[in-house]
Amino acid sequence: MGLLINGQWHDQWYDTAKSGGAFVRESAQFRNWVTPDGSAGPTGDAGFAAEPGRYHLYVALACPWAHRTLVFRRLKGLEEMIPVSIVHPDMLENGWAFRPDDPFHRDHENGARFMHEIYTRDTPDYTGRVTIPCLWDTHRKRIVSNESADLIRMFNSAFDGQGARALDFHPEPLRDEIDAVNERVYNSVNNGVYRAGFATAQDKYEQAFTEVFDALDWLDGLLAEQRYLVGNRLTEADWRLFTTLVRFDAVYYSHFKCNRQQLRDFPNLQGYLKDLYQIPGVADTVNIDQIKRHYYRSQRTINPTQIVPAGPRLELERPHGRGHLGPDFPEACASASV
Ligand SMILES: N[C@@H](CCC(=O)N[C@@H](CS)C(=O)NCC(=O)O)C(=O)O
Repeated sequence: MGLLINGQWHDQWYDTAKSGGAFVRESAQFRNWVTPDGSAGPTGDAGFAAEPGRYHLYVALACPWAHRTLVFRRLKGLEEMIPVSIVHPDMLENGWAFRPDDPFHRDHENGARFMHEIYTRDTPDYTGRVTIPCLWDTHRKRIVSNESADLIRMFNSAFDGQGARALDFHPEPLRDEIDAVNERVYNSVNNGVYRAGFATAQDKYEQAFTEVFDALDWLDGLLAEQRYLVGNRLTEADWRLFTTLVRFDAVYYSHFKCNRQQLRDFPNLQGYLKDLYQIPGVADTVNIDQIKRHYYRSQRTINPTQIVPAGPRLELERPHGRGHLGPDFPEACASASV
């Protein structure tokens, strides 16, 4: 675990001293967009046109932010167009790393040993954290983006003219509502569990803990009446929540001390999680062994023994019982069906 300072790698844990023991996530620095014609997107430079085989996606199977991009890549049928390299789940003194002798954890594009080499290849004097997901442009030898919220929007539509599947997880009429749900889910749930887990002061932890469970209570109530979060369509808001929920009982409940109750004890959230998990292709993006291994072995300030717990039983394949609440996949997210 560490960061680059002027292009040099430094092995150090998050500095929470300057924020009174609170974990404050850094903003992503690469914010360019792949667009159908290469014009500039909402932020960053122009010149990243959607072309099959041009972009390479770096991910960890453990990471909830990278997981979003894998779900979109899978459901939109982009697997052939956007190849991936998967870092090893142990993120230790060199940060995210590849294992060149292991085909599953090799950098298939640049042959790098460490993820920080990709960052300095783009920006030799880069200062900041080295995070995944990260989309690499093989033509211009540059990082397009290391922000998952932007990447899933690119994957949702930029490749539609190249044969991506006609599903729309960000339909125009629902965008404001999606943004509003995303904002609360990001602060209180996606990042909320990290704020609880990485806090180094009791009050900061308790504040995050309260926000996590207040938000889960709100979501559980919402999902009593509707199958999905926004407009009863399956949208990016659902996928952004899903990747945190699927890690909750195995990691956040125990390792991050979010232990008021397990997710399986919420009447509606657990069925909702199973419903999303059972959409064809989604379970293939979930690797619980890598998820557990990453958190419990890499975050040694939280778990110094590095013992990875053997449980719990998740049983995500069990019936979800939510079919009566709204449309099934893929009708629930078909393009232009709002
Ligand atoms: N804003 C980023 C956050 C990505 C992120 O924090 N990824 C974690 C893995 S779960 C990471 O790479 N952390 C390494 C570090 O912070 O040094 C996104 O959503 O894409």
